[in-house]
Amino acid sequence: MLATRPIIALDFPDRATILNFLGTFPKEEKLFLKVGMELFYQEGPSIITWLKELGHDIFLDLKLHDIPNTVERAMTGIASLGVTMTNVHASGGQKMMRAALRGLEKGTKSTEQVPLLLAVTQLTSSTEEMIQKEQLVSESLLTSVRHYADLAYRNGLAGVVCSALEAEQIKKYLDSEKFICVTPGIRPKGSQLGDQKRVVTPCVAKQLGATYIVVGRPITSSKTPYDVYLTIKNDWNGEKTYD
Ligand SMILES: O=C(O)c1cc(=O)[nH]c(=O)n1[C@@H]1O[C@H](COP(=O)(O)O)[C@@H](O)[C@H]1O
Repeated sequence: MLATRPIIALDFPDRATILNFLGTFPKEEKLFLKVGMELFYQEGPSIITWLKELGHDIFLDLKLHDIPNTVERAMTGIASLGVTMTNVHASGGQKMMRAALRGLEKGTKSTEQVPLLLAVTQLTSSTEEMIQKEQLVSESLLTSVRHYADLAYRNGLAGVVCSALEAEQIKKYLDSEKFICVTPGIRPKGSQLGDQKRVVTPCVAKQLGATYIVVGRPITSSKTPYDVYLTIKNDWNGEKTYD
């Protein structure tokens, strides 16, 4: 399975800004949108209903990380929103991951699909040095990411959020082509890194085995978001490169 649409990270504060942003796209263009903490905490669940009514698919990225009971109950509520995918932090542990799945199953209407559950491994804003010094991880970053992917896989999750730099290794390690690697930290050649550390271009992400790419600022900060979106989409689908 390989997604053709890049997921756009809608890191905006409110509905008005989104209306403006989406107004630069043709109405018929159905998008895969990521709603994260900034937007969800300010607009609440109704933002999901609204975006779905416009025909878009939603990745609700709230990165839950709490005790299993709390995560299970929160996921039951999330499932009732009818999103396509959502996530937890793998570092919350196996019991928490299983509780998250149970919550999603409980909250999904019988006529709908259970949202895909992903585990965030190591944030793409982290480096080898940071995880060693700040989290006291004694293994390499790749080993840590692979380990979290293995836990997610063994506990029935659909996939992970990781850098595309690790996608190939994860799939090899798990011996599973189906396991989903959703990869943020995507930067077209020449665009600003911001706080991202483990970055690749859309085209390289594909070569490395990413299943989905997530792109925010290169599109959302652009004066011509739709053009940038199409260029990234073409690069990801192998129709064009930046050279
Ligand atoms: O779970 C995520 O989506 C996520 C995980 C991660 O490791 N790194 C990461 O950047 N993200 C999200 O992906 C998006 C990347 O945005 P840009 O850096 O603007 O392209 C942001 O909304 C982040 O919250």
